[in-house]
Amino acid sequence: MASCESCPSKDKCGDKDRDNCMIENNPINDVKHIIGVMSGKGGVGKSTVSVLLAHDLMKKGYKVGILDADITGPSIPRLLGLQDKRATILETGIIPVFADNGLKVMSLNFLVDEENTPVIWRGPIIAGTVKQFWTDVLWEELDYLIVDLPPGTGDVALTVMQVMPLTGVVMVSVPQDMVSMIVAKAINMAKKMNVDVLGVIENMSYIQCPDCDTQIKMFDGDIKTFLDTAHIPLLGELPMTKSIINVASQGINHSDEAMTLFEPITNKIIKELE
Ligand SMILES: Nc1ncnc2c1ncn2[C@@H]1O[C@H](COP(=O)(O)OP(=O)(O)OP(=O)(O)O)[C@@H](O)[C@H]1O
Repeated sequence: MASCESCPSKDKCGDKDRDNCMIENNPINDVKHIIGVMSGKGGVGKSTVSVLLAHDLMKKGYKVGILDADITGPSIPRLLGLQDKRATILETGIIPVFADNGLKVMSLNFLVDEENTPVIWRGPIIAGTVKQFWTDVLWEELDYLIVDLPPGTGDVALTVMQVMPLTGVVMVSVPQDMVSMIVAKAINMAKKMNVDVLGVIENMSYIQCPDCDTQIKMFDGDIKTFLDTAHIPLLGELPMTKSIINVASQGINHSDEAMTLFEPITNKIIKELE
């Protein structure tokens, strides 16, 4: 039976019958906020944003975990330089991998022999694995659990929204994607599933001129009108910059500039959840 006391949805759940609650909440875990990071399509920087957000929250003194729900294309371990680590499986559950700063991380790559072993599974097995990452991993006490979703509005995104008590989702997009139907679809999916959309981060929004203050916009996407119409806040715009690429190539600990660029976005997310 679900443990309602530690469930982040306990205040939203209303008079839902406890016995019929779909959420198998591990009583060992006490997670205050679960934030899904979503994108309409692949390669827009969703995993990079998940890692920047998690690290910035850690820097602010919160207890944070990352659940890599991108089962067939997990990139979180590599972004954190943890690709050689493996999770420990106990009778009582799975101990996540700890980054140097104490960030707790769970990814399928921590359970396979080699990082490049492909996962050739059908949708229901993938969805079941994501569920287990929520129910069987010993997250213990967390202020924030960041869930890096696979791109799009497929099976796994649906499972996460159905079985995990998400506090809200953050949508990542790039400018030319923003005005397209794809992002609107992802936003509409979250709304249909009664999941709050905390806002949109426009990634690769501009390039900063190295010699002046000019921000060079490469695309003409009209974000603000689009978001105003959809009543969704813009959490921030991130430039296309080497310091953010360095998160992937050199690890988060070498990306101070990227962390500085991201901080206002973290602050807005924290405020949204107050
Ligand atoms: N603001 C940025 N400036 C420069 N490069 C970036 C930026 N954001 C992300 N990238 C790069 O873009 C690539 C894709 O990023 P990432 O893996 O985070 O995307 P994703 O949306 O999670 O992809 P996937 O669809 O595989 O889940 C990476 O090489 C990353 O370093």
